[in-house]
Amino acid sequence: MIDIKQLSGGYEKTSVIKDVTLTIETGHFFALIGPNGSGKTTLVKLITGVLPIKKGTITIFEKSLHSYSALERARIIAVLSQEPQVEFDFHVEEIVMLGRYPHQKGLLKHISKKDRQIVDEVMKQTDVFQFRKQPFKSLSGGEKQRVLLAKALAQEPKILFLDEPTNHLDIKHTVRMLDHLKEYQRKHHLTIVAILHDLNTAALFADKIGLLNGGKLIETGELSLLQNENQLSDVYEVGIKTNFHPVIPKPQITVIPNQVKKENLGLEYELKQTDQSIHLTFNHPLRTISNGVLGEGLQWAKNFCNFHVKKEYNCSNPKEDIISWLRQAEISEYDTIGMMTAVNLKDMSILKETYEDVQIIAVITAGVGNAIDITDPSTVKQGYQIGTVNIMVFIDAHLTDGALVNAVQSVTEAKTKAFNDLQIKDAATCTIATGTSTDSTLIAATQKGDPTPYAGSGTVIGKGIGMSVYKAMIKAVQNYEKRRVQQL
Ligand SMILES: Nc1ncnc2c1ncn2[C@@H]1O[C@H](COP(=O)(O)OP(=O)(O)OP(=O)(O)O)[C@@H](O)[C@H]1O
Repeated sequence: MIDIKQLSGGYEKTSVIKDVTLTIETGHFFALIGPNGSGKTTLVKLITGVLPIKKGTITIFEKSLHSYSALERARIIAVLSQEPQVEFDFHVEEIVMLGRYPHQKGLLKHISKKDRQIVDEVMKQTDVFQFRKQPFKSLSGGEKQRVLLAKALAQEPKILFLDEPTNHLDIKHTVRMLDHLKEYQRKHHLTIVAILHDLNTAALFADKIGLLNGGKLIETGELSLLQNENQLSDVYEVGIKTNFHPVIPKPQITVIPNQVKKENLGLEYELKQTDQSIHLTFNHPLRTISNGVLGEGLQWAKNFCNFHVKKEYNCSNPKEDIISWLRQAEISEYDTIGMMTAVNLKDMSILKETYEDVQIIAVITAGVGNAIDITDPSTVKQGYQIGTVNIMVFIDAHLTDGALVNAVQSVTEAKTKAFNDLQIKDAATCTIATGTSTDSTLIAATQKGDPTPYAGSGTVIGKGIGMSVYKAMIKAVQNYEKRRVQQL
């Protein structure tokens, strides 16, 4: 355990670190974050005894830092610093072996079999084994960094201090290095104190975080500290928005550049309609939430496509099919929401309405052949069948993520009301259907103006969505039914 109490210190003329009290638990990965010049390196230099303390105490494993001899300290502490590295005129293997020095015995510091084993092992872990016979000087910046980490690990420290350890590393080596360090941490109960500029790296790998600013420890604690947008924005003096990693439950941080363009927002679009597809293109990306075959979840998109397929379409890989059709039409799949329907696209219904200055456009194709009452347990159908209600709603407003979910709810309520009023029934149960088996919904917002957090039925936007979707649904189903009757 590292126990720091009321620590002040730094350089001869300036005491950079001011009254820092901090406990770092044994076996933790502690990330020290803070803007340039906030005192991170100075604090690490004080803890590792490189700089003298002016006030306060540092206790390491219940012993005052200053009661350790230099050799004792080297046996428990290793440092990978950011200082410009001396251009050692040694081979890689010799440099890594220097890490074993504090553990070697006698005046001549004999290299043992164990020393060789450990050096080989850490060189493999840091992916520098292949360079072991090469001169250190001949390596790239990232390769040198990995060799110096290998040297620090060869020291078998109990506490490892890292100053921007991933500075020169590419993404593969950054993740590899930190994964290895985490494994080391767990296996050897190693304490890691790392200065990290990349807050997302800190979020992925650290157990605890300390935020420094102006030489003071602003806050220390759990990863949730990285979700405090206001505090991070104040300290780093930049707009910050936090969210979650899409795969693992860790926060991720994004910065908002000042030059975000707000002009030309609005619902201007171009519509191309053929028998095969409906394609709406906007001149700027809209914030979207959808369960479309392509572009699901929260995204940004400029292109919105609804593709016609035959009723007997083989649904084994609909996403791949949509991508291939988009490529044929020279539309980028990366900013497109794609849906599919067996409905004749001429039956599409488009409705443009304005509710208290907010323009809303609803674009709907509705086939109700697979209508289902979701509340009846006897009607679970396996597989994917085309015969669907595809609803796209475009809103000229700024919706938060929560409001986008609200908007999906408003669409669903309006759709179900339309099913009810049109008396569309589940063929199996003869009860009123609530939707069809494969409905898709899209909400796309221009993000113009101030953010609005709600879009449910108690709001102008929610009501607007409800009324537009209801009216467009009725029209789309009527178009569909009329064609069906004509075809009989
Ligand atoms: N040798 C020195 N003598 C005097 N002042 C120094 C010295 N080294 C650093 N400082 C000052 O101490 C303050 C903190 O520097 P430090 O290097 O600890 O910050 P940091 O948080 O690690 O910054 P960065 O993120 O830029 O690496 C800065 O204002 C810096 O100018």
